[in-house]
Amino acid sequence: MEGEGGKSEVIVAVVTEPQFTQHCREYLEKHRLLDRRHRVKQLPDGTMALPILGETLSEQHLQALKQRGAPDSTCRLAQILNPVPSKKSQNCSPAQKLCQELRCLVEGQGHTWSAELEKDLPHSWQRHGDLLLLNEDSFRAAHWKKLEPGLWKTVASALGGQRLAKRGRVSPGGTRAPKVILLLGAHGWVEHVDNGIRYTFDVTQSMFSFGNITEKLRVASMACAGEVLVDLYAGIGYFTLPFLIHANAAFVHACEWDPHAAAALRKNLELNGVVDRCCIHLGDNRQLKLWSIADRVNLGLIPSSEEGWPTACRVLRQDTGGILHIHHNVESFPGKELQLPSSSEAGQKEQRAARNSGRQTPAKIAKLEWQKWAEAVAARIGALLLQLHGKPWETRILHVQPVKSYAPHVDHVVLDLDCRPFSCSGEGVGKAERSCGQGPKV
Ligand SMILES: C[S@@+](CC[C@H](N)C(=O)[O-])C[C@H]1O[C@@H](n2cnc3c(N)ncnc32)[C@H](O)[C@@H]1O
Repeated sequence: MEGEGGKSEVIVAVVTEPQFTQHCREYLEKHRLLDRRHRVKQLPDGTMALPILGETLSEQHLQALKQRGAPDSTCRLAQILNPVPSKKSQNCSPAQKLCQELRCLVEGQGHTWSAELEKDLPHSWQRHGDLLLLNEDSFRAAHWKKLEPGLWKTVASALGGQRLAKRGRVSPGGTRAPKVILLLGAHGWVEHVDNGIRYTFDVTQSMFSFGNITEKLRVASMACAGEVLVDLYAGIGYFTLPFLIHANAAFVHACEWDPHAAAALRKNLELNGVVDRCCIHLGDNRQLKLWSIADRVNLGLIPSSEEGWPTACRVLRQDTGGILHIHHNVESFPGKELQLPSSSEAGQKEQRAARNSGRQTPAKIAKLEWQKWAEAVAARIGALLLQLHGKPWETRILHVQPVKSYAPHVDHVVLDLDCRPFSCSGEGVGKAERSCGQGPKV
């Protein structure tokens, strides 16, 4: 007989006559030996099987059971194949199931279940196919060490997975490499399909940013046919791939200094059949040896991509210019004094209106901060372009896109900045609006 997933499950039970079932249950409950995850089962010969925790029962418990029952009761141990889950365990959430299973594991090994252990269980996790990625704030108690390696099998199976990994803090360095340890399984490679694109990566080496989905969809909707794009922070290809596959960019130069992310990016380009339209530049993008080739540059690094701005200006086409997509975390604390640059009449008007009406809602304050930040960036990029090319450029805010809020009052936004040398700005601005598909708005 086979259980779910083609596997048979065997548990141990105390078998006794029907009239002694209640007595036996009370004894097992009192000594915390009854396995509540499975139902008491009637065997073909009419005897009753009461599931127990752990793999055996001490001789002492068996004797005590017999002595306290009627003298002619039989109490023996037997193995039960594919036990029926109890109603309680069928109706519970994965987190409750995990708690039940671990309690059984701990008590089955003769230890005491405690509030400290219960508090130390994970409340959320990421599912990557059959691999479950736990947060760093779980399984920190020293006691869990005593239960390894069986512990991880129990956790994975309770949560419906086969491999298990646990996250540490994202290291503050530029690679944003997560410290992820594989607890169960042979490797950390996983696959995701996102908007028709296949992404594979090793969870112990690279991160997958689920929070970027809105921006990935927006990128996918852009019309970039015939364009050359430079992706300065390519990672495993979060934006490189939608630019190539959905936005139809002709060619992408993808910069990435982390070899693990670059290896995943190569696999992803191959998986999606676009490897011949991308060149991976492994190394620090500030040393990139490209000049005046890009119609578009993506700067997908938070909290700030400012260190990449000079490179972005260098790779932008000198003759026609192009568009920069600049990611940034903008802060907008409620008490913050709003001071828009004098160049922004519209912004100042809006700010005055908000002040006068006394309706400076957090959303309004945030929008004004985004505008203020975008204008400062436009001015800074304009100055960089002038310095690099020795002639003035027009920088125009096309759009500021919110991506994700990091409470409190920190928003990941993307600025679409149109940059044209003055000599061709009339023609260039028109192209920008066509290719981005949206007018200048915040
Ligand atoms: C946050 S990930 C980018 C992924 C994607 N843009 C996102 O936001 O989800 C940033 C990537 O940029 C890479 N990176 C950071 N600084 C870099 C630099 N100076 N040169 C090349 N790659 C860099 C990191 O290794 C990392 O893979």
